[in-house]
Amino acid sequence: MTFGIEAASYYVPSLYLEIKDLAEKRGIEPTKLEKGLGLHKMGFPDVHEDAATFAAEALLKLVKDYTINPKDIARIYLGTESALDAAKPTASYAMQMVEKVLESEFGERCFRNCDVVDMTFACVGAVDALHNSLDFVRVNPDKKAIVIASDYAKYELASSGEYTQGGGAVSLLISSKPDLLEIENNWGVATESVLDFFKPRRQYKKEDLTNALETFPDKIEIFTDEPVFDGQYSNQCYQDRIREAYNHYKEITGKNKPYENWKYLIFHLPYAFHGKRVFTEIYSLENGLAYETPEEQKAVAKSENYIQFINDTIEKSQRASSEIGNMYTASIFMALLSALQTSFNENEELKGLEIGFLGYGSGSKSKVFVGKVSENWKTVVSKWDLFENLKNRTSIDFETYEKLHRKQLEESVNENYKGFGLNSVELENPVLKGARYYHHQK
Ligand SMILES: CC(=O)CC(=O)SCCNC(=O)CCNC(=O)[C@H](O)C(C)(C)COP(=O)(O)OP(=O)(O)OC[C@H]1O[C@@H](n2cnc3c(N)ncnc32)[C@H](O)[C@@H]1OP(=O)(O)O
Repeated sequence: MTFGIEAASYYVPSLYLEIKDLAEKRGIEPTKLEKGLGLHKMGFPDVHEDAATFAAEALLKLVKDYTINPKDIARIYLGTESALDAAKPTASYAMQMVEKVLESEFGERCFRNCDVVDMTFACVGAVDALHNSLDFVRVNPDKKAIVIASDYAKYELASSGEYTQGGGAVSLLISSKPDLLEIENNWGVATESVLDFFKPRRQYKKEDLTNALETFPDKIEIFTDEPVFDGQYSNQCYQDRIREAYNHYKEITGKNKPYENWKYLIFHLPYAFHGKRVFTEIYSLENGLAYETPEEQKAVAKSENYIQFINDTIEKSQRASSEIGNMYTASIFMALLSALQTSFNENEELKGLEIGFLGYGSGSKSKVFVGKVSENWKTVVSKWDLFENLKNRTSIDFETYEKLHRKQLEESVNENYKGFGLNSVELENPVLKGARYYHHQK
């Protein structure tokens, strides 16, 4: 029996900012962002969008596109680091939104008997949800699970993380009928508690809060979604963990140079070029190349062999990231969609080929695992139109971007949007303070 991904869908925020506009306003060389990091557009949520609406959109699309009966879904596990509440799972908001839309077809509360939960470990949380859900269907092969990765990557204005913002969601149907990708049950894992990037529940000096409350008197959710981070240190932690997890994968499988069998290398992409920048270390170790000094590292990155290797195995997975930005938990899955969509568009046959995954979550953990492309993969991919859909987003100017970022807009930019939207947040009633209310517009 085989297990893995039967179907997949996604949702990206309806707005985007051109990276060159951000570069110009911040006095950054645009070529650094475009040619150095691979950034072109940055997906940005409208006023009514958040991690719950992203998740609900991706879940509803999965159910509709693959005619899933919601009553057949035994669990929905949501990986996120943008939770909207410290107790009530974001997955419960998403589930409820979708239940309401499906009510006419499937009756009230179609997910009544579904096990719904959030999983959090920075950007690797949805890989954990996938790992867990695969274990679940392996034990219960007649059951199906849905994994959703949903996040909003937000950094402080004018910080070094600002150009690596983004957001969106990917949903995956996990079962014993893996029409897209069969996933092998070998998991290379590496964990170390570090402080490279985190979102503490912060304490503020009184005067800071006074300023904030003057500017945003009726907002209760300011300051909660921006991380504390050390960019270069986080890069190093990422590189260390994926090396350790890759070595663990080799150890448990006894495979020699496994990456050489991988048609695609799919990374967690905090920005488009990250995977290709960090893999130089594993590549050098596997091929006996010198990798001690910065000069040696540059020489590997610029070598003809490495560039050819990147073009063959990583470049296609970067394309969606260049257009969307960081999707935190969803980035690794969007990288997969990007590669498969490109192969599909180019009429390439992938059946039976191996794909290697290198996930990372700050804080920190990496998981390395492998999937094999299934015979029916093209039928699954035919529903996506990923790059076409990315063209349907609305471009915003820099001023609008800053206002959205500061939560200074009351009305949505796309006033007549279709789909799920945050309607209101309860601010008065003491027993409902902070409750979020959503609606769906046809
Ligand atoms: C947050 C997560 O999602 C979890 C993780 O993965 S942690 C790892 C990633 N960390 C983050 O994303 C944290 C938030 N982001 C950041 O802190 C920063 O944006 C960052 C660390 C990702 C990048 O930092 P930076 O200082 O802006 O860029 P830097 O690392 O110097 O790289 C710039 C690249 O552009 C190149 N470059 C610079 N100027 C250039 C120009 N004019 N033309 C072409 N290339 C140029 C540089 O040579 C360099 O590329 P190479 O090293 O490959 O040669």
